Amino acid sequence: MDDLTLSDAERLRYARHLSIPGVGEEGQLRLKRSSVLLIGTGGLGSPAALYLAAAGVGKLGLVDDDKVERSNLQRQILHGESGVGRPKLESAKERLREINPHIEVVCHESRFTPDNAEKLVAAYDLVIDGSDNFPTRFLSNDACYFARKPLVYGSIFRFEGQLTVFAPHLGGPCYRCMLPTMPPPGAAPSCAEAGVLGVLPGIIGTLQAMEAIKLLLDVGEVPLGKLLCYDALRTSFRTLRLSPDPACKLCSSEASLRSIRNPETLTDPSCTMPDIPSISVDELDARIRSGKPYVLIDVRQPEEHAEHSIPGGKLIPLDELPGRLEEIPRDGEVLVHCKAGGRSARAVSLMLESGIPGAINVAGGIDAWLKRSGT
Ligand SMILES: Nc1ncnc2c1ncn2[C@@H]1O[C@H](COP(=O)(O)OP(=O)(O)OP(=O)(O)O)[C@@H](O)[C@H]1O
Ligand SMILES: [Zn+2]
Repeated sequence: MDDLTLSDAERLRYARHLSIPGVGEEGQLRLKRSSVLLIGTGGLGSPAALYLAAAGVGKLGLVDDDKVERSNLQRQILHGESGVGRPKLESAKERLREINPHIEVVCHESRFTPDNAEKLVAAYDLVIDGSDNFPTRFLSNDACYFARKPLVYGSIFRFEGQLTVFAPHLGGPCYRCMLPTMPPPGAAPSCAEAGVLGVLPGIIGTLQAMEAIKLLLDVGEVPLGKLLCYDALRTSFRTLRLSPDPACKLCSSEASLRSIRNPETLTDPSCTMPDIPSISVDELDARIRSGKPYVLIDVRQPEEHAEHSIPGGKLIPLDELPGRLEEIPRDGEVLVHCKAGGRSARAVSLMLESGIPGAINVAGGIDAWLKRSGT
């Protein structure tokens, strides 16, 4: 691909950009030479990727290891009916190619983890975080901080969304200045638990694409030190000030001196999930196969339990748990699972506090169980 010129086809395609002051031919070429890493191709990542592709950002890197579920289609508009059951990145790539064949789409079919974060971030000009969990957000923040790359942050909850850009090297705070310690697992319910109006990630993800394009073109002002809060029910946009935290573990001057010598901050144990006892689905399988009696509690909703369940699992939905603690044995192991590990982590915390010392979380929940058994 020639990065230095626009072909006739590209000139036609981007005609409405070429006439805007601030973009023009120079800006369009700039976009063509640019690259963006998108973490997650779900509710936020879908619209962001679609618009960046259409706008002609030359290289889009997608990182996600998930498969398309039918309940994703209400908002994850990169994927369609034909994608159900297939890897999200497959359907994303097809759709993006259809939107714009002039750009390169690179699929990193894995999770974004401490093992690959630095390498992935290094290969792109900026990062859009479209993930739905705190560990990933802390990690994208740290990796971008060390790489001195802007991070376009978005998050949503039911009818409310938030957006900002973290780029301490350009001024302003980092994510850890806003949220110094990682909330316990399950503190923020996932879309699966809380529900989300499908248009909302469309709005926030599109705003993320806009901020990415402004950063790439170096036009306007990006919201450094400002958290934009969108309330869909009141149709209001409010902006809160976010200041750098002088005690920030990552970006304060004292911490940054430490972290230059210690790039391990990416996996700093003080920044990982608080410890609750947990076992993997492989260990759970071994327990079941051993033939010894075991107690397994499923804290999902009855309709989720009816769809798929793990042998021997007793259903006690999380919202009923406080009133049904008596049903759970006080001695021995009590294995607890949900869909992905969030609700069960909260259930385990509650059980440990309520005198059930053997409560153990099944990490990854039934999603991991089904993946493992290839269902
Ligand atoms: N660390 C990570 N690395 C790569 N992708 C991630 C990471 N964390 C989250 N994601 C992806 O981000 C996307 C978030 O999407 P979204 O919040 O819309 O919901 P979902 O997890 O697909 O669906 P639901 O919550 O309804 O089950 C998912 O595709 C998920 O796989
Ligand atoms: Zn900070």
